[in-house]
Amino acid sequence: MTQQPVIFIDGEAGTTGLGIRDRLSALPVRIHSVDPARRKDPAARKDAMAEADLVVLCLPDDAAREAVTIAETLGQNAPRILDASTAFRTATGWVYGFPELSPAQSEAIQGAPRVSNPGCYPTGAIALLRPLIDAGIMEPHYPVCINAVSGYSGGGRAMIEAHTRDGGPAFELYGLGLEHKHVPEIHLHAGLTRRPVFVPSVGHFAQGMIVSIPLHLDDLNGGVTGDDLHTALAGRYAGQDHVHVLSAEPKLSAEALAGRDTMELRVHGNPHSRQAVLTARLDNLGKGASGAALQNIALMLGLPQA
Ligand SMILES: NC(=O)C1=CN([C@@H]2O[C@H](COP(=O)(O)OP(=O)(O)OC[C@H]3O[C@@H](n4cnc5c(N)ncnc54)[C@H](OP(=O)(O)O)[C@@H]3O)[C@@H](O)[C@H]2O)C=CC1
Ligand SMILES: CC(=O)N[C@@H](CCC(=O)OP(=O)(O)O)C(=O)O
Repeated sequence: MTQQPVIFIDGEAGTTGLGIRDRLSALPVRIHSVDPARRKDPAARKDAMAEADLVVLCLPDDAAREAVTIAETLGQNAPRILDASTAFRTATGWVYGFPELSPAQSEAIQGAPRVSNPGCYPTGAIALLRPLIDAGIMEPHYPVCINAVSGYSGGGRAMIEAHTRDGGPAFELYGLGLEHKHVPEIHLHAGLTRRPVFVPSVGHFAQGMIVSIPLHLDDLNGGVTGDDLHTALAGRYAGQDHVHVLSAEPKLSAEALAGRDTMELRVHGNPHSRQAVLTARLDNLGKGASGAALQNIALMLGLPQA
């Protein structure tokens, strides 16, 4: 009997860690855990890393950086790492864990020692923008503006507690300093040369997300229509299990994919005004976090996709 690969989830008790743990029950792997009382103890975490083939970091950014430093002390025995935080998503030496990013990305993830799991908002924005830039339909310096709304679970344990215990605001814009931590990641991996404007918001619902990008069709190349944009996206994601390009809808609810690991992309075009809105709908905890992590874990360990 072949041995099952061993996974250590650093941050197993958090929102993303629990989501990954649940999903791993469908895969032939062994999970190595630390004593909960020592879960923040660097020595206990180092011992757990030494036992693991793959370490999945589900930690705040600083703790993720510290975890990588701990793993490095294992030298040649250092495990492979999948990081769910923002810390390494634009770092050199890390492969961006978005298998649908380009035709070569799955293979790059399979062999990589270090993979960064994409951010929830960037997953939607990059999925919409990158194919249009790669196809020459959108110039890389297009002045992109991205609006997005997330469920409160996107803010982790602290925001979940604030919304469930005290009742949070029904709807709130944030990141209005235009320095949200996801901007560099979208800028780089979408292939943009101009920094996008990103306006996130959070609503009083637990899970779900919509990322929307308004466009002036006359500012794109080739006199394109909304149907052309749909065709470009549909062609790029044909045959993908986790990304689906669907027809336009008159309205979209952000919660519709809660509990699912797929993402829906749409082009809502108006041929008279020559305008369009691109939308990506996903679960911030699914394709936006733990579901994407599962895709990457399966690729890195050569396991069947759950
Ligand atoms: N929630 C989401 O939608 C998404 C989150 N992510 C990312 O995943 C990471 C985790 O986020 P999330 O699960 O939401 O956050 P949570 O706050 O829910 O969980 C973080 C966990 O890490 C633990 N932790 C903190 N510091 C340390 C440490 N030094 N050593 C060991 N454990 C530690 C926390 O323990 P304690 O609570 O006791 O401090 C907690 O259990 C973040 O980087 C986040 O950006 C990524 C995509 C989406
Ligand atoms: C609603 C909310 O607060 N969302 C978080 C993003 C979710 C998250 O933690 O982002 P990652 O995908 O990079 O880990 C935020 O804006 O900081």
